Amino acid sequence: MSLPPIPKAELHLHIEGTLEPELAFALAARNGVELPYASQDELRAAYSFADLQSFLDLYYALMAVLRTEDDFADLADAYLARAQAQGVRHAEIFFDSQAHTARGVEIGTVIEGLTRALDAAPSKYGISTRLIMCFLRDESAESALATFEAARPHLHRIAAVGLDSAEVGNPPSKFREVYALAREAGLKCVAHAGEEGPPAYVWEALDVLGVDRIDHGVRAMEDDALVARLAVDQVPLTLCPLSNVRLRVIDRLADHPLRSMLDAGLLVTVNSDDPAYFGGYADDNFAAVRDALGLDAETLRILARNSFRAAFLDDETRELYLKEVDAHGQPAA
Ligand SMILES: Nc1ncnc2[nH]cnc12
Ligand SMILES: [Zn+2]
Repeated sequence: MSLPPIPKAELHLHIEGTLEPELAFALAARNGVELPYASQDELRAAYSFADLQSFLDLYYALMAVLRTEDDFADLADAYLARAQAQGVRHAEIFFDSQAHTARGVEIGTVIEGLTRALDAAPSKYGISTRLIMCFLRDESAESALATFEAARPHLHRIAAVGLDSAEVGNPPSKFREVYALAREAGLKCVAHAGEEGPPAYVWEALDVLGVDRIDHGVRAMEDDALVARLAVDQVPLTLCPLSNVRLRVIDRLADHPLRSMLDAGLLVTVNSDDPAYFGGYADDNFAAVRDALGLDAETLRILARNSFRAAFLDDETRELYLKEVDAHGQPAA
C-alpha cells in the first residue's frame, strides 16, 4: 500500500489560480458570461506561456466568471478538496482584490465568499487556513492604498498582505506606504520578489517593506550577500517549482535551484502558485522535485517541516503539525 502524501502547509497559492476549466465553464453558465473558448479542451490548449505576463493575461481574463459570494465560496471549496487529497493541513491563500473590484465585484463579496469556505475547512477537510490580500504591483501605489482602506472593515478576516502580478518595472519600494499601514494594523507581510525581477527587488522587499516571507525568490541565488542575509535571518522563501518551469523562469525542473538553496541554509518551502494552470497541486510539486532533483525522503521531510516553520501559526499548533510530519511513514506507536 502506498503512503498517503506527507502533511504539509501550502503558503503560496493564488485562489484565482485554482480555477479549473470545468468550474470556469460551470460559473460562466451560471452567470451568463460568455467565454472566448468553445470548450474546456480549447481553454486548456491555451495554457502555454512564454513568460509571467502571458500567463497573467489569461489568468485575469478568466476571472470574469467570478461574480457572486457563492462563486468565491465554490472556488475556495474546490481548492480545499483538492488540497486535502494532497496532504495539505494548513493553507495560506492569496486573493487579488483589485482584479475583482475593477470588474465591479465588491471587496466584501470576495472576502465573505472566500471566508465561508475557509471557515468550513477545519471540520470539512481538516485544513486550517489564513487569507492574504495581495496588491497588484502593476497598479498604482494609490490604488493599493485605496484597496487597503476598502478592506479595513474586513481586516479581522485577513492575516497578511502580499504583492503580486507583473514584477519587472514594479519594485517593492513603490508600496512602502501601504505596507507600513498594514504592519501598523497588525498584519503580517509577504511579497513576490525575485521571480522574474532582480535580486535588488528581494533586498527592497526585506529592507523597505519589512516582509516576513519572500514569495519565489529564486533569483536571490544570483547575489551571494543576499543569500547570506536570507540564511542568517532564516527568511522563508515560498518556491513554486512547476510554476517556474511553466512561466520559463527556468528551462527544466532539473535546473531548479531548490537543492542549492537548501545547501545554502535557506528556509525554502514547496508550493503550487496557480495549480489549475501549471500542471499540479502541492504534493504534485513535491513529487516533481523529488523526481527531477532526486530528493530523498529525509529532504522531503525537511521541506514539509519548513512549510510549518514558515507558516503564520501559533507555536502550539505549529508543534502539533510538526509532530504529524515526524510521525509520517513511521510505524504506529
Ligand atoms: N506567479 C505569479 N507571479 C506574480 N503574480 C501572480 N499572480 C498569480 N500568479 C502569479
Ligand atoms: Zn505567486
